[in-house]
Amino acid sequence: MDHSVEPLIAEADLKQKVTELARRISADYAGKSLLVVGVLKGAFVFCADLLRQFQGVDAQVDFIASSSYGAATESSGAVKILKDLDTAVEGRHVLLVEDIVDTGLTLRYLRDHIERQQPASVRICVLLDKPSRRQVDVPVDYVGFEIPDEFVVGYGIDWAERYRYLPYIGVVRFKGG
Ligand SMILES: O=P(O)(O)OC[C@H]1O[C@H](OP(=O)(O)OP(=O)(O)O)[C@H](O)[C@@H]1O
Ligand code: HPA
Ligand SMILES: [Mg+2]
Repeated sequence: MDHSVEPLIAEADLKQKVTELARRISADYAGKSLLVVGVLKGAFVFCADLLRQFQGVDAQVDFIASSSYGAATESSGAVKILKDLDTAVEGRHVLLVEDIVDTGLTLRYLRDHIERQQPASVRICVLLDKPSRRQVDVPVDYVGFEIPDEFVVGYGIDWAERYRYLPYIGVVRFKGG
């Protein structure tokens, strides 16, 4: 499909926001032991950058892999867990780290999945929030940027597995019909 990628959020702006989020999270979890759960694949870059800006947090890291978009730009509506956590979450303070909340279906599914295992607390941190497309409500505690109703790529986020490597966030523009 003929398309182009136009810059939306620059690398320097991402870096500044990630540092700001890490400071807030570090202050909120000071003196507590935290289990950070990165949502693969999309959150791998954000999660790695965020963790490296933590200050004085006793954090452990695990990953959960989920998929619902495949090669499409619309959610299939069916969230699948492709890889579950290795860590027991009972009694733990959990921070779910996600690249983007769009329909909300992924985060609601993953949050419910973790809640069922009786953690001490669950909070959610997302880099990007696309509120115009929300189908289900999911409370998000830390948000990087609110973005318009555009299909974005880069900084871990893909379109059909492409463009995850871009250091900035771009918008995919499809040409023709
Ligand atoms: O709020 P939603 O509408 O559910 O969309 C958000 C989810 O969709 C994307 O993941 P995807 O299923 O494409 O898998 P990926 O992370 O491996 O790219 C993105 O990384 C989020 O996890
Ligand atoms: O805008 C998006 N881009 C890529 N993947 C996504 N998954 C949900 N929304 C998006
Ligand atoms: Mg994802």
